[in-house]
Amino acid sequence: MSAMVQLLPMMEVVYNRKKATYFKMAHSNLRGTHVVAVNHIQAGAVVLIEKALHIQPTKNHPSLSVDPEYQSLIGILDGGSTSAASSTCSSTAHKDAVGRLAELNATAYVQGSTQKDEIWQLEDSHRQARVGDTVKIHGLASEAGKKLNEQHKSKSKSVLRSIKPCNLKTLGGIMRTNAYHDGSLEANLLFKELCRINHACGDAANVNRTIHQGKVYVVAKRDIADGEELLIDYLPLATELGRDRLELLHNMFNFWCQCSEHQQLA
Ligand SMILES: C[S@@+](CC[C@H](N)C(=O)[O-])C[C@H]1O[C@@H](n2cnc3c(N)ncnc32)[C@H](O)[C@@H]1O
Repeated sequence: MSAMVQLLPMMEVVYNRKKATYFKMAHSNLRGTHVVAVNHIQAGAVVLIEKALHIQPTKNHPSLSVDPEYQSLIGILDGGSTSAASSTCSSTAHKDAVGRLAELNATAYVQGSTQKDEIWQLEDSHRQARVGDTVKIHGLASEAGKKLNEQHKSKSKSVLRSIKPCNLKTLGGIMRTNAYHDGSLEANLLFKELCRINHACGDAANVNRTIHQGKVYVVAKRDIADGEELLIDYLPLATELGRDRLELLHNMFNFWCQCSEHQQLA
């Protein structure tokens, strides 16, 4: 058991005893939903302990093994095609196959979840709905659309709007944008609050996380001022800054990092 894992029960005791409010959610067009300190936070403070709202095993959902589309996607990922197609073409096919597999898997796993509504609230930076994907649709103004709105009725009486790209979230995209890996469970996890913390590279991140047995423990790396945004490094093990890291983040999460470290390099 790692030294950090041994500390987790102690962190729970401190966190539960303190019951402090460390942060609030905020929203801006530039930052999307994000997390902001509401008091001065001292280095080492346990700012959040949260249980995952969705646990998705890393192995593909068993029901997919009889799905012909799944078989053909696995063929693509195993490099089944030996044709003389250009490498650009095959890498696009590979990327598409990864996306489609993520979609099939997430849909199969989320199907049985009691937390579906909360999962649908999360950001999807991979949104690329395809025929057959499960998507969340709201705010349709046509007669046919109004019936769909009824099925997804929100509690507030929101004004009907025409459909926007952000209405076309997919579960696979939500997983790929937000999931954190839990090695102890061999699973990818979604968290309601952790998933709202934006990314910053290396020293620009001011909180660290440890994920174990379906829970996340978030600790301040340094003092954080009242009103400062909480930032976490999505790739703590990939330490190099620069173009490679930017591309890695883009490939994995589909956003171009705007953190202060990268702005300095630009
Ligand atoms: C896990 S979510 C974080 C919360 C998100 N802002 C929201 O609105 O729910 C990850 C997404 O936030 C945005 N994001 C996070 N960190 C970013 C950064 N450093 N630069 C640009 N976009 C970032 C990207 O759209 C990314 O896909």
